[in-house]
Amino acid sequence: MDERSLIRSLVPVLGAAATADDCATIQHGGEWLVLSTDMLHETTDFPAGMTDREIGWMAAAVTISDIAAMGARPVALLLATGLDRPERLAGITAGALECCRAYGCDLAGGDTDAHTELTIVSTGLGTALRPVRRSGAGIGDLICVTGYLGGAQAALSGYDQFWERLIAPEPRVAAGLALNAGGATAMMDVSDGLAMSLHDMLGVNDCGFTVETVRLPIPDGVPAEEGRDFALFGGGDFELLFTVPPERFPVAGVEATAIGRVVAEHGVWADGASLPARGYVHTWTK
Ligand SMILES: Nc1ncnc2c1ncn2[C@@H]1O[C@H](COP(=O)(O)OP(=O)(O)O)[C@@H](O)[C@H]1O
Ligand SMILES: Cc1ncc(C[n+]2csc(CCOP(=O)(O)OP(=O)(O)O)c2C)c(N)n1
Ligand SMILES: [Mg+2]
Ligand SMILES: [Mg+2]
Ligand SMILES: [Mg+2]
Repeated sequence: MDERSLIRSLVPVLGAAATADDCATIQHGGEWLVLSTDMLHETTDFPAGMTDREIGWMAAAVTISDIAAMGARPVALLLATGLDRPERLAGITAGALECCRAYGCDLAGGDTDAHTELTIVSTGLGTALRPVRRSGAGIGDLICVTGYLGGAQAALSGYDQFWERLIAPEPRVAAGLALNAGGATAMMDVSDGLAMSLHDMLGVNDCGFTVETVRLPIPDGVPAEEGRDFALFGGGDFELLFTVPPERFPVAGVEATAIGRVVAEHGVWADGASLPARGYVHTWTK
């Protein structure tokens, strides 16, 4: 069993909207509230060698990234922390606060208890006049990504120069806001890798996605073939994947690369071959 099939089983219970986007969306007055929650565990999410401060930063950053992915402005974060050792709370909180401040977000509360494995749940609230959803891709739109992809996987594979990229994600809040204003038609973050994210987008769009791997922005100094593999299938990069009509690209102030096109046929292709839905997915052996 894997995370994706388990989440799909919720659709008949909760409705498709509950699992369609990086954040839940609630209309409130003249704007929208966006809400996201993310759970991180020491063994699966915090590579050995991270300090508590870095762990706190990462816990805040992954949730702020989901808010950025809606083209929304982060407002407040709650941090619930299950601690294996009480003395870790100060460092974790300092790191989370540093990240919140960097993105204009209030660390407004949380919860604390004891747990065998350090476990952190960060829950964030943001606002947008109109959120950008994962659905909304139009045939003929460009498929684009901000920054570069595969850096976190490069670090996990021994390219130590990408360590910071792995442990200190920088959510693309300013880019998300600019892309919202600049006409992005669909958007999400690529936390689980590009291939998996394109398949997530496929699940909520009638059209399809075709990318050219030579166009992928890969980590500097990594051989091209390996870099493309990291970019397609590696997780832990918190860049934005978006679609936009060609006449609206590039979007002022956003460093992004066009990697492909939205097509009428339903599917995901790389260099003309079907791209598997492979990436960073939580699984259960029983
Ligand atoms: N246990 C759950 N109950 C309800 N919705 C869930 C649950 N787990 C995941 N979701 C929803 O499924 C979608 C996909 O989740 P996820 O892949 O974790 O998103 P992301 O990678 O952006 O954090 C999101 O809209 C999320 O809110
Ligand atoms: C041991 C380890 N492997 C990989 C990563 C990189 N990484 C950070 S978050 C993430 C994927 C996203 O995690 P998930 O819990 O699925 O968050 P979501 O996609 O729901 O936001 C990855 C691969 C890591 N931090 N630690
Ligand atoms: Mg996301
Ligand atoms: Mg998330
Ligand atoms: Mg997840």
